[in-house]
Amino acid sequence: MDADSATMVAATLAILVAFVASVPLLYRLLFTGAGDKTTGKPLPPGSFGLPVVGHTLSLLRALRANTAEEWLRRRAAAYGPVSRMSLFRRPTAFLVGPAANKFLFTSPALTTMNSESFSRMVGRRTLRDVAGDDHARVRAMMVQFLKLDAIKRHVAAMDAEVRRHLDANWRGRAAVAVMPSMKSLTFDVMCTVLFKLGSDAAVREELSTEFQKLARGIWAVPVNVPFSTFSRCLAASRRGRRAVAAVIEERRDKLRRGESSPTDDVVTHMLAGGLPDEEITDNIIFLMIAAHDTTAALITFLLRQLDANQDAYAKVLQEQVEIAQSKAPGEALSWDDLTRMKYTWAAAMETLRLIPTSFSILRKAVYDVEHGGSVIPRGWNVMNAMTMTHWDPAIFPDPGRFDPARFEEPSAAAIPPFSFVPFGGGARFCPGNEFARVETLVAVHHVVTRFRWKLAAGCDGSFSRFPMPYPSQGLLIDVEPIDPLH
Ligand code: HEM
Repeated sequence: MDADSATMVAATLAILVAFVASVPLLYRLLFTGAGDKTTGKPLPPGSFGLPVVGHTLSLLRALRANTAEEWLRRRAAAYGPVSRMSLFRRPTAFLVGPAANKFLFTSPALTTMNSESFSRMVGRRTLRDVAGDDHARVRAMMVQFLKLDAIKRHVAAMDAEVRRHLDANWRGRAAVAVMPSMKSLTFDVMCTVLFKLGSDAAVREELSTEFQKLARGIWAVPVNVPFSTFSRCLAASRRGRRAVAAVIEERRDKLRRGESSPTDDVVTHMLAGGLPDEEITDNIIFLMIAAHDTTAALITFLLRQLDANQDAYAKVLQEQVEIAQSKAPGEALSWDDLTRMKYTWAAAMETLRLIPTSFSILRKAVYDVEHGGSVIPRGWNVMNAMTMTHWDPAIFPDPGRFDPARFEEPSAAAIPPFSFVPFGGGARFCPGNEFARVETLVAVHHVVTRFRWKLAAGCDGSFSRFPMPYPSQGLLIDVEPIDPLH
């Protein structure tokens, strides 16, 4: 090695050593200031963990192993109801308790935020990307089709979809994987009821295929290199968007020719409301994401809970059989029938308490804001975890026990506000909750009155989170048809 090269190597080494030595300092400067200088309030207690990775890998591992609740509980026990951590390379305030849920859902200092993968797969102009008047306007367009009056009109259509699905996919089979089956059912219901896509339409098939792939991409690492999961999902997203664009075009033509009305379906309604095509596409894909996996998980995990709690199953069965026996052969369920399914819905709520489909809600601070004696600086992410209140023994005694009676009156009325939040809260409270309720009740009615079923041998009912809960083997059950009661 000549002198110049030696000098170069020495200089490079020196820079490297200086950089490595300064990482902790840089990290502290960037992420761990003492707090707010004007109010004197400290930052939330805790640590940011390892540089760069922070707590991300540790939490992801816990989610996969279904120990994330325990992981978070340990943090809350160590640092209290407001603490800091670093997730996905962002400083994050982790909040616990009903007051924290209220703050997260209602504080004007917090705004919704999407991961880069979500934005690349779904779009950057969804309902989640808008706030204030824009949010209210687009949300109203969706609510038009999700509010109770509209849902009541959809009961018969949902009933027909559920019967068709069970006849085609359950009857004649000895075993069924519930989660994939329910995903396909909820996708079909959504296409029929919200988008008015005929069951034979090729576009429905195409959308379903591409949609499954793009939904996987939302949780993929956003590295767009050839053959990566992300790039494959991105290609599916592009194809899915083209399919939605074709639907928009077809609906626009119909509207121009006077062959349709804005009340027909969500796409036509958004077109008539003047939303640009790009924004309609983003919102249609977002609605598909919001509507279908969540409800599929609820129905699947409700069946899991019923299998494990035969007393509750017997009560659900009795309620549903009584309704079935009051109907004429082949007669569809009506809204009145659904209002009689009180115990079944209480069992569904108890399922959402134990296994909420959304693990946590994320927001971002748009300005410095105080909560629980700490200051959360502008730009930080803020997150809760639903199970921190859902599993709190002070709110739900013996929280691990499956007890639908908690959601029957008078107990239900005594649940403190912001303690049970599976559908969120505040201005972003899930507008699809009634839709999910009707879909779940109709599906459970036909499953329990048309099939004897139990978990298949070897299926233990365990599950992981990705972060949506997903049961092992898709919750494989043995099924045996029984004669329809109506
Ligand atoms: C069991 C089923 C469901 C659960 C547990 C659920 C849960 C949630 C939660 C927790 C939020 C709030 C997210 C946040 O605050 O960041 C939300 C928002 C939303 N949900 Fe649902 N959801 C379900 C079904 C549905 C269905 C069936 C639809 C539509 C048909 C739907 C449409 C939406 C929409 C559009 C939003 C965004 C609201 C906004 O930002 O204003 N959801 N959902």
